Amino acid sequence: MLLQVYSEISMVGRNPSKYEHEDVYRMPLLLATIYESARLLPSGPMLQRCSMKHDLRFATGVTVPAGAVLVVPVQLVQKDAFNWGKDASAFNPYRFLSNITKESGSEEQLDYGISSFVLNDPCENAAFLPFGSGTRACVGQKYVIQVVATLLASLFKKYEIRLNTGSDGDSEPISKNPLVQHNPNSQIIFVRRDQ
Ligand code: HEM
Repeated sequence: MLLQVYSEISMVGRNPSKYEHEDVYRMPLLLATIYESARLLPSGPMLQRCSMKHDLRFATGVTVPAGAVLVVPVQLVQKDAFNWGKDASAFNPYRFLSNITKESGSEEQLDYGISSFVLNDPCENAAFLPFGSGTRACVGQKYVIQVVATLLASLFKKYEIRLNTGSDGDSEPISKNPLVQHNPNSQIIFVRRDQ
């Protein structure tokens, strides 16, 4: 996956956009990788909603009384096979991508062989909630995705990223609570490409 992302970054770098900050939008693999990371490891483990004045009556017949706090366990919802399929727990950025064909691809994509993928809107799946949803969703989400993608693209251009084999990082999850559990991280190392 890393190699494919690097090759996408290099190809876009060879044919830069007029406005450099727009380059990341031509890197669907990189963006899909970021979305997939946010799906498996959302920074906020839960969302909350509360109707202060009125009871909420759902079509299913369930009524939530005014003042009750509804908690959405984001980490669980984003790993639920019902919403994401059998590979829900696997790291698979391709779930956010569609293949383009000669008929559907833009001239630029096909001419430069920039990528044979297009990024689907991750919010097409209502169970994608790293930035929340609805009228109170995160106002900074587009900005953050662009910043993270730009940062990663600049790093990948200069550095190769490797797993530090033998390092399992912290061996214990940071919490025993299944709602906020993060798996142990391995250490990564950056190796300059020109060395
Ligand atoms: C990785 C970075 C970030 C993550 C994961 C994140 C995630 C979230 C989440 C989960 C919510 C609650 C949404 C909901 O309840 O439906 C939220 C709300 C919000 N975020 Fe972010 N956020 C990030 C960065 C930012 C940045 C950079 C800004 C500002 C530039 C920002 C501004 C806001 C604001 C103003 C709200 C409240 C929106 C409202 O209540 O109407 N966030 N964010």
